[in-house]
Amino acid sequence: MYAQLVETGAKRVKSLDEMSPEERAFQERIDAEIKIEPKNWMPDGYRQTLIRQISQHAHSEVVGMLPEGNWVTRAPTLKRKLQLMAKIQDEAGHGLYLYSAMETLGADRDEEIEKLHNGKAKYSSIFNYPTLSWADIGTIGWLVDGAAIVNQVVLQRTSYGPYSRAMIRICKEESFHQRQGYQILLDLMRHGTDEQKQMVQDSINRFWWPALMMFGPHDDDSPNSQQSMAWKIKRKSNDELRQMFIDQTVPQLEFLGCTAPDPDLKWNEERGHYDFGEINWQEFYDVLKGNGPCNRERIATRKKAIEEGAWVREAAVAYAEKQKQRAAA
Ligand SMILES: CC(C)(COP(=O)(O)OP(=O)(O)OC[C@H]1O[C@@H](n2cnc3c(N)ncnc32)[C@H](O)[C@@H]1OP(=O)(O)O)[C@@H](O)C(=O)NCCC(=O)NCCSC(=O)Cc1ccccc1
Repeated sequence: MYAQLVETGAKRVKSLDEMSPEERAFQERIDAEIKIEPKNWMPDGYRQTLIRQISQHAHSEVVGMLPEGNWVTRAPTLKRKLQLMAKIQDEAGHGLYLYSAMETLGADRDEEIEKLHNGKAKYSSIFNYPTLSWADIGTIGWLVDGAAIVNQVVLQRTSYGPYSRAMIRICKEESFHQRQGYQILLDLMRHGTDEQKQMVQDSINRFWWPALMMFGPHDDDSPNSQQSMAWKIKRKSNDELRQMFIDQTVPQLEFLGCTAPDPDLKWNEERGHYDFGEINWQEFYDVLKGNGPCNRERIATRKKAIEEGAWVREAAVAYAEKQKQRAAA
């Protein structure tokens, strides 16, 4: 695998011969599938790559609450409202586990959140699309959490211990999220009016391609993949995961009685996979640059929440201080 990785370019991966003794011992540990823990020596690039990926992952969970929050007051029944609130609360929890995992690498949570607010740190492109109908809440659970699960199940085997352990818990909760989303769509398709069925199809039409973009650029255009695969931070490539997601999702789509907005989507007997059309990469990069339909709104909402929540944080610190003084007295 090394020779293959070294040949294909992008951010160049060092061969074993080029490594310092420390780097070589580190790589051997990774190759032996022994987890890297916070106190172990690690190359600075490994640390920085993890801080980047884990912080972006945490930001995605937290920003990902916003499109759904839009529907809490409008969920059609009390049961749906409770399920949606539980899901959103889980996402806040996922953000917290991930920020904590990131802190074990020496990163500062406030600094990383500031990078989100000033546009230096990314979060998943998918959360820059609006939720226009109740069906979108179903589609997000089914397609967006579905895509997140495909990516995160593999990350349970990532080489950094705290990240891998956070993923195990997160994946369990994501499975519930996916089921609740699919159930919303199934109910609308089975018991809904023609207008409600149309609402589901319209929602799938809008979220299908952005969900496929969640896996990132093609492998050949992914600058971080080769090094991240060599360090086993990533265990499968962007294109491999995207294909896995499509293969498992199309039968669910057919079961719903809906279609994908992709005329090229068809089963390829020879490959044993679905073929699919080309993603609009221009749209993907536009969203990454901050020009998606909701980028500005999302960041403005996050900043407002941090500013308006300052008094809660100050009160919590003052309370902890008082408790400490009481305990010492
Ligand atoms: C696969 C990838 C996302 C990207 O691979 P890498 O090796 O890191 O990068 P690569 O070289 O391939 O790309 C070049 C550049 O493009 C960036 N970029 C790529 N794709 C995207 C994108 N889609 N959106 C935005 N940016 C993207 C990438 O960061 C890099 O930029 P940089 O160099 O930093 O400036 C990886 O980071 C990963 O697995 N992360 C962990 C999983 C994770 O974060 N999940 C989040 C969803 S959680 C969820 O949904 C739960 C939920 C559900 C429902 C409701 C609420 C919550």
